[in-house]
Amino acid sequence: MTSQELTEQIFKKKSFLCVGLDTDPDRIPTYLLSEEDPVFSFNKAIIDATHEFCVAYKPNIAFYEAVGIDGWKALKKTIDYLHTEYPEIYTIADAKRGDIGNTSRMYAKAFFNDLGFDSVTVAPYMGKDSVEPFLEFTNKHTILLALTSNEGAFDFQTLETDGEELYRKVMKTSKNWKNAKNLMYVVGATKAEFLGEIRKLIPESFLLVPGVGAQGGSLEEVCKYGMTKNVGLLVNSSRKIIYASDSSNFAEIAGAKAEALQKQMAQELEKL
Ligand SMILES: O=C(O)c1cc(=O)[nH]c(=O)n1[C@@H]1O[C@H](COP(=O)(O)O)[C@@H](O)[C@H]1O
Repeated sequence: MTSQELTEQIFKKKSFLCVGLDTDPDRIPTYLLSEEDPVFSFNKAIIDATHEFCVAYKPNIAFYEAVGIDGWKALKKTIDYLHTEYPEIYTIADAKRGDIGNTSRMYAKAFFNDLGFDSVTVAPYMGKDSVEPFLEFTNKHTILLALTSNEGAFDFQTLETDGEELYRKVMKTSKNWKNAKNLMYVVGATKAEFLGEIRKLIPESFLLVPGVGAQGGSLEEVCKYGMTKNVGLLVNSSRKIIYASDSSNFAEIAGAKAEALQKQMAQELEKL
């Protein structure tokens, strides 16, 4: 999906919500555990209940890898289900990959070709030749970690080198890489106060903003400092939506949580 198509979906649905599918078998309602594929059954129910309120889903690959082959099967079924039933939905593989070029190319193939995701999260630490193989894919996005939502973001990302913070250098330098138009960036919702300055560096780029909900980030602040005239934001919430309830109506409650966020987003979009 192109950025333009994603933006059209955002205006159509009045939502820039991404629902995080961080599906932990230990946290899903116990009655689902007797199903053939509990993780897929959970995801399917969450997707059916939330899809009208969001524009994207972001399975975090760790949750699938953690349960081995069954996890990969559930992930594949989930992405196939999205492609078949809701092809207008944007998909993010939250894998945080990046390696020497020859290896990155394989990661890119896995997530873009084999699984057919629209985008993948990538760590910039190994530099240009570790990221460019991802950027070669047409109509696919590489979402580069810039300023993450966790406390450890201050360990390295905000350290100054040559008078400039590292995360700013990542954004500035990556703009000159081949096919840089395929880049998006991660900025945590807990770091909303940085967004004003970040927008001066990357005025147009889409930002994936996780950290609203369980990590305490404010949607209002994110919009105030980070929204562009084309929106330019995908705001993710995972646990606060998908684990809002563990009873038999968990999906309905997740739908209500997603709808509440969508309503707030619609209000923010009206300000444009
Ligand atoms: O790349 C990410 O999505 C990500 C980056 C970041 O800075 N912080 C962050 O929380 N995430 C991911 O976003 C999701 C947040 O989940 P919740 O805190 O449950 O909403 C998890 O899958 C995290 O791995």
